[in-house]
Amino acid sequence: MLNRITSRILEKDIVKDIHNVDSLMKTVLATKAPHLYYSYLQMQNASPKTSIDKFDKSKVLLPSEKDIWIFGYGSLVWKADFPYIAKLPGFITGYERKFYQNSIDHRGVPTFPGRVVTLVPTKDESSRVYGVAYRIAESNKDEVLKHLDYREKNGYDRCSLKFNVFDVNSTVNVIMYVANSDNDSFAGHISNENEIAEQIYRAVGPSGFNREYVYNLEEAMTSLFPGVEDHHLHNLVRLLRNFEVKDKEAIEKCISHMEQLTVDYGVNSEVLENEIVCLLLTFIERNK
Ligand SMILES: N[C@@H](CCC(=O)N[C@@H](CS)C(=O)NCC(=O)O)C(=O)O
Repeated sequence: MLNRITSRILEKDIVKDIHNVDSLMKTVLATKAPHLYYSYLQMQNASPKTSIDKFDKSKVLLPSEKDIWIFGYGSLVWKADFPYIAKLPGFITGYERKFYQNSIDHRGVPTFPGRVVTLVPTKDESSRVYGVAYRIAESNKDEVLKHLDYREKNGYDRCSLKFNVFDVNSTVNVIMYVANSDNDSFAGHISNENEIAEQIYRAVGPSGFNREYVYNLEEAMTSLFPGVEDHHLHNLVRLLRNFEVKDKEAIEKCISHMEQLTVDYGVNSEVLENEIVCLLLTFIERNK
């Protein structure tokens, strides 16, 4: 039965090399509806996880007064793929963290950008953006800045400001990367969180699924700063989780319908084959 289904789907040149319903679902969703593919993997507790903190901690780096500090408030909080001497939690003031930057090279592609964070200036003196400051050894400074200039190449510029170390009365001058509102990928004109969540939910890019970026940031911020509320971040996570609940229900219906059809119509039935092919393709169309 499955071979005949596969040949029908193959006619639509969607999938190759199918062995069972699970691989049929994975391959069809991964090629035609990646956001559903991520939800399907989550249902199997197999969702892809970016390995974070890729930095090799075996190298001992000695501090010097010519070291620099880099402030991370987005992916730099949970994905430090560069050598550093120290990592201090803390905050900066005068800005708000917002998912207002389109990502075409990490969490999206030019034809379907994802959303990542940047900082927008605010006059609210009480406003704080929590994150981490990394101490970079002078001997690694040029290499790390070159690496980050490339990583943040889509619209981010370096700037310097004061970082307040958490829980102690001390500050350090940091360099940070901010995507200002005049860059081509700035998307702050679309600030509705439902629209931003929709975009994130469907986006995937060379660095992985866009929603994984949001989940990793929330997980890192919650563990570093328990009790600190970032309404914008937490609301987006809530909206994304709601989308997943709806999709998981639809995927479960799709699978049980396919299994029921196998029971109702046996294995040699043109009806079953047509039904499954149509069901999968309609399901994908409806959930694009
Ligand atoms: N400058 C921000 C980083 C903003 C950001 O997340 N940049 C993206 C580039 S679009 C990134 O590095 N993404 C890596 C990833 O998505 O894994 C920070 O200090 O954390």
